[in-house]
Amino acid sequence: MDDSGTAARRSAIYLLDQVLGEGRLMSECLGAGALDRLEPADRARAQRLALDTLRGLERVDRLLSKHLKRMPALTVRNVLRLGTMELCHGAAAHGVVNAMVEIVGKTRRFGHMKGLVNAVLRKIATEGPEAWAALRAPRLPKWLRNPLVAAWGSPAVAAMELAHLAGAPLDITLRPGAEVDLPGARAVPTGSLRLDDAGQVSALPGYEAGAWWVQDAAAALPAKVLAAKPGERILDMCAAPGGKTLQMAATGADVVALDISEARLGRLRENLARTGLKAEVVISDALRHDGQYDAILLDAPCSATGTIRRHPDLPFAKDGSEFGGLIELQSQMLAHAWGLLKPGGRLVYCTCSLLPDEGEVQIEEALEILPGARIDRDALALPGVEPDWVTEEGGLRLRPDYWADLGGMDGFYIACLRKSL
Ligand SMILES: C[S@@+](CC[C@H](N)C(=O)[O-])C[C@H]1O[C@@H](n2cnc3c(N)ncnc32)[C@H](O)[C@@H]1O
Repeated sequence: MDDSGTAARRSAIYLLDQVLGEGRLMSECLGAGALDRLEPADRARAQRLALDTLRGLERVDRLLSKHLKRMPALTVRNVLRLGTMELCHGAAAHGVVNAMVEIVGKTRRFGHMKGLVNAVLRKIATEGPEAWAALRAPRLPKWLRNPLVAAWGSPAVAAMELAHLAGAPLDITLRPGAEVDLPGARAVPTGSLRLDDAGQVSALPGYEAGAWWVQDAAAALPAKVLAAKPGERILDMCAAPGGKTLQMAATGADVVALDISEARLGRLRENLARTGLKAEVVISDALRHDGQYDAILLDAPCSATGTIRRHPDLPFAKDGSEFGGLIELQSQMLAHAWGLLKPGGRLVYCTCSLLPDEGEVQIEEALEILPGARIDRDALALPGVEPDWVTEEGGLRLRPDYWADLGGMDGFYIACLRKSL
């Protein structure tokens, strides 16, 4: 690891350039190997720095705008943004200012901006965390804020924005029977283990041995709602990278893990190998898959708007133009999955979305059009699940502003449909 933090900071600035300049998701940049040449600890640090800057970007830009007459080029702006975020989170001024001046000084095009970076960050350093804390929580962009306000109301959306700013702890699901001592871990009401400030995940006890996997507490609920039993034939219809496959495989069920993405299934295979769990892996378009199953989990592709606490790049890299196509694909997948379900079987539908069109509305429509479909409310009666979370049509609505005192949860929608005999 580079103790000065220069390598991690430089990479964080590269990630900011990609997200804010090219509209790329951080996951795409990481998948393309953006941080591969860094040591694991620096990789974790670079990601954390970029994510924290994106979470607080509106605040950062407000502070910076007071000290800039003209906006400099994007890379210089991102050097200033990262420096501002670090200073406002209490990092030592001397170290941050020197590092940012050195980084900009070594760029090919912006070496002449060293003086500006030095002067602006010194001013920010004196204003410090006090000015930061007085600013409002960054707002979501209008393309997302407007539909969310229409669905949940302004106070709820403001609470979600606070949750987005706070970020997310690390949640893990323990493999049944595994024993591991994770210092600082606490159980949340639904049973997931939660760690604040976890650092580099692969360095935590039990990771190499496959004693657990990373999975937000909300994301751990769909497989619990499905409650797979040993010997049941189960289809995980959009499975990769496999958190829910692992949960269901751990019950002794016979799980088929299907996904269209070979690269993402590579991660699923690694997760199976690390945990020693078994599933049949199938690369296919779900809409072309055939077979008959006792139960199906459909974790459909969606806007992922419930995961902004952990993926604050999403509002900057997307614009909502893909919503319509996703909603159409979800209803096609629901209809196709229904045909693969044995009479008496159950289908758990879920999305990590905050938009009712990808959750509540899909299930209302499915109950009208899928032959022999009824909602199973009893399947939602799980430890830690609050009755208030159950929706009118009988699904479960989870929001990032829930469990505010415990560190929040991802936004999710989950419903269990039963097919008549
Ligand atoms: C929400 S993610 C699944 C997350 C996964 N269930 C888990 O818990 O780790 C949605 C997945 O749907 C997959 N997908 C998208 N379109 C698909 C299709 N037509 N057929 C099968 N999988 C598809 C994507 O590759 C992606 O892995």
